[in-house]
Amino acid sequence: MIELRHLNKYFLKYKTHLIIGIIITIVARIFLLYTPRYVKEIFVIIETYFKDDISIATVKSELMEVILLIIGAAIIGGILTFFMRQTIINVSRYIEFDLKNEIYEQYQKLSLNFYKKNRTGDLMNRITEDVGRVRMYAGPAIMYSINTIALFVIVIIYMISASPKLTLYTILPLPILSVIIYKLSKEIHKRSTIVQEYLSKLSTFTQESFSGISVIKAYGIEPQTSVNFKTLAAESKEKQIDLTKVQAWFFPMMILLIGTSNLLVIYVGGTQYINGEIESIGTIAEFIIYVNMLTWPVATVGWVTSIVQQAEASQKRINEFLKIEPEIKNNTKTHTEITGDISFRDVYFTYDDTNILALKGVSFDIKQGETIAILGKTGSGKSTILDLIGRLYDVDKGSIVVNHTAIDQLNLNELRNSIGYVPQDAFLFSDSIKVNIKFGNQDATDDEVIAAAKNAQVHKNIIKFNKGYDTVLGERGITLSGGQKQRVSIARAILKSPKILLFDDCLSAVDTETEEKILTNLNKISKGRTSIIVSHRVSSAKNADKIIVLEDGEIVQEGTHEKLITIDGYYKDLYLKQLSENTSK
Ligand SMILES: Nc1ncnc2c1ncn2[C@@H]1O[C@H](COP(=O)(O)OP(=O)(O)OP(=O)(O)O)[C@@H](O)[C@H]1O
Repeated sequence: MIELRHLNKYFLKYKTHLIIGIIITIVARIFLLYTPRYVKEIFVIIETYFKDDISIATVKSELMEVILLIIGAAIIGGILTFFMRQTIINVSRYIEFDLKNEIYEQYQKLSLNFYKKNRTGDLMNRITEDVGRVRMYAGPAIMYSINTIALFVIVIIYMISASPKLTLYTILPLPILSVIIYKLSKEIHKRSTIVQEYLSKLSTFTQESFSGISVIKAYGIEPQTSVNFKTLAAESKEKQIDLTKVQAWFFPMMILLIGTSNLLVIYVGGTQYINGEIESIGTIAEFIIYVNMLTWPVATVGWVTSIVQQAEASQKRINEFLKIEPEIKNNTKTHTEITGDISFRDVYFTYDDTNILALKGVSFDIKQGETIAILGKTGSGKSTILDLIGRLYDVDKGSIVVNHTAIDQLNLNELRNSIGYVPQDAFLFSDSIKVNIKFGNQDATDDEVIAAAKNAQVHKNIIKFNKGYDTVLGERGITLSGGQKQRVSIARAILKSPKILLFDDCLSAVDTETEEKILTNLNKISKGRTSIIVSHRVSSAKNADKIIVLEDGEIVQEGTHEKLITIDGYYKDLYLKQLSENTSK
């Protein structure tokens, strides 16, 4: 239960609801427990009639009175049970909501490294299945425990006052029932975990085959994919059948034990009645109802134990994530000025997971309003420079200074808000094109969205779709071409109107003519803003104020286009190669 202590703060938050819930539970039990006593009353009235002590009219009126009382107690008990669920189960839903938000907020704070170390499936499971299991503890487990305790205490008092001996025989099989249910619940949980694993394997498999459907079709491997699916589905079916076998034992076991208790009550109660130890046959009827009332709560003891164990394991997994300190922390909460002066001073950076030294002593300066282009072979460290400017990682050695302040001393939110980043793989959400463009500036007007799209040279494409800017993208909607995606992503960054624009090879899927137009527009838009363009094309770099060439994490060339085409090296070679490609077209 150590891990579940994390929930105490929530129980405290909802203590009023919980206390009301507990009181209602106890009162509801008291009302429901009137029924067996009134049933006994009915027997007593009839027995008295047969002894000829009272008239039929009196019997009728007394029976009517008892029946009305039974109905009244059942109605009140039923209404209170409804409110019991409404209070306690609702509290568990509130806690589930709070816990999901707490985990999600933590996810948002954690750095990229965390996402590299943990699989998406795991992250999703913590916030869905694990929270679901914890909710079972915060709601049903607590409700059934209070219910069982309240019922037990009240019933046992009633039973002992009616017949201590009969009480003993009645409750004898109940602990056995509880242990059996506990064992069954554990086994059910074990097998259902396996079933869940197979279900997630199946969904990952199908999801991947749908996402990669064009590759599957192009290679003609549909038959093989179907065979793989069938094998996996067959294994999943076996596991489901294994689970059903154990589940099938649940109710027969309950019925067997209830039956045994009932027989014991009838036998022992009957013997006591014959021996005159109990005064009315009604006591046997009363006890039979008690047995049936107690069976389910006692069965839940085993079930609740298993729920608590599962919740403890789930909360442990959740706590592991909640305890992780974000590697990148916001060290300054106050306002820090960011205009766009950036300096790299002898920066070294290694990726933790691969141990790759991606940057080795990189130094350069960019003044506010300047445009620099970074070129270099694949894997030379270009994207890493952009990631470091956005402080997605902290440097190992050296420093990055923005507006004369070390980057880690800037207000992190302000830093990221002043950056418009266009990644290498444009990511668009399954929503309308308009919402995707407005991602960085929710308050933008439709005219501003259109202006941004025009500058990114994608407006003409968008208006050709039936629904224009309201066209839905992604799984539910249409798929954009690689170049269109890149341009929507550029429009998103333009609309944000940031101090710093970072373009990571984002014109690679665009033809050179469109590239030229976009660059001319960017030139106008980026007046007064700092822009960094990562590219493999000289055409994207040639107008920059400064060009940096990286090789294996080091700057090997630096200067303007005019200067670099006169010096032997990577840039000149690339220039000549791309020039000859263009002339031969
Ligand atoms: N997230 C990461 N985790 C681990 N290693 C990485 C990561 N990103 C990049 N690397 C490694 O760091 C080095 C530099 O990568 P980077 O992405 O900065 O190169 P790049 O010049 O942008 O390449 P490209 O032109 O192909 O985009 C490469 O060797 C790469 O394998």
